[in-house]
Amino acid sequence: MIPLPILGPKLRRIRQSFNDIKEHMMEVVSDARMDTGVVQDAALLRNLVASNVADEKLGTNRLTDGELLSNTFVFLVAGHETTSHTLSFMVALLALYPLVQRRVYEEVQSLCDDPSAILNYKEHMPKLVYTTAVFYETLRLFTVAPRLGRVVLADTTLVARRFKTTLDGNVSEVEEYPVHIKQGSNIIMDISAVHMNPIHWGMDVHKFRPERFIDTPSYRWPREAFLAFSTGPRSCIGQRFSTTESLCLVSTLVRKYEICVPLDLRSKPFSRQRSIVDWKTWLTMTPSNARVSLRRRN
Ligand code: HEM
Repeated sequence: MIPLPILGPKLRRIRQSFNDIKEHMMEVVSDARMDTGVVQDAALLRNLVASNVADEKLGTNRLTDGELLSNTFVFLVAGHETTSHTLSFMVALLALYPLVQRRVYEEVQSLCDDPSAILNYKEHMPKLVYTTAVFYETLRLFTVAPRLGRVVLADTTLVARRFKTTLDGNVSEVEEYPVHIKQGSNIIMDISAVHMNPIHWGMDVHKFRPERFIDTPSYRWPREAFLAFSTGPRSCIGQRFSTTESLCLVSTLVRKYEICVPLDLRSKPFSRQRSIVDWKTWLTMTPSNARVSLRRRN
């Protein structure tokens, strides 16, 4: 084995972190096993283990501890990091765009007469149309999983499109052409590119404009071009959950607080303030400088 002195400490830290997570997950699994299968709350992992224990008692297929561990790990990574990063971007965007924030605030306030009443999922969530649009627009611009890999199972021909832009900035001369892909190829789907394609979203694709996710009598937003949760049978099973969780957090936050850019950036031009939505590539698109300050509303 060749020693890699530079990577040494980093690799050790990564290995240590994996072991810590593994230990924590095994604790969750064994705690849940001791709960004799009676599910008292809605905790996802507890439910997963409980139903596995029930399968075990019935003598039907059960997951091994290793499989339970990898499933809990997927839920942790797929569920936690994606949602927390999206929320960081969304809150920072609300600070950068006070008019958008005002509309979110007014929408939330319009839900109940009593401003301190607890919001209710069934009744209020479907009414958060604009807030949902802000969440989707955040995900369009800051797609936490910007590229997805696939192995092609059969020879396929996809229809691609190229276009020109006119002097006044509109899409013109859209031309279709075939792209042949061979079985067994490894492909990368560029989700961010779809989200930034003017054919679907218009020439203002770079603008943060939540209204593009609201249908009107003359406009239906392009569902097929919004792939933040992927699409098809392997798309995100947590889409509804993370949308609900995010709307719940943001609406609770804006009711109590005004979200502002941090003090040190307040007098700076917008181009500098925008640094609060800077990001770096990590396992997912990761905010690198998301900072806001909160001012309590009266
Ligand atoms: C903003 C939040 C989220 C985003 C943007 C997101 C995005 C995605 C995407 C793009 C995929 C497809 C991956 C692929 O095709 O390779 C995926 C899969 C998955 N997501 Fe999410 N996700 C989010 C939240 C969640 C939450 C909260 C959970 C669970 C509680 C979750 C659980 C999963 C699981 C288990 C899969 C794998 C599904 C399968 O392979 O059949 N996700 N997610």
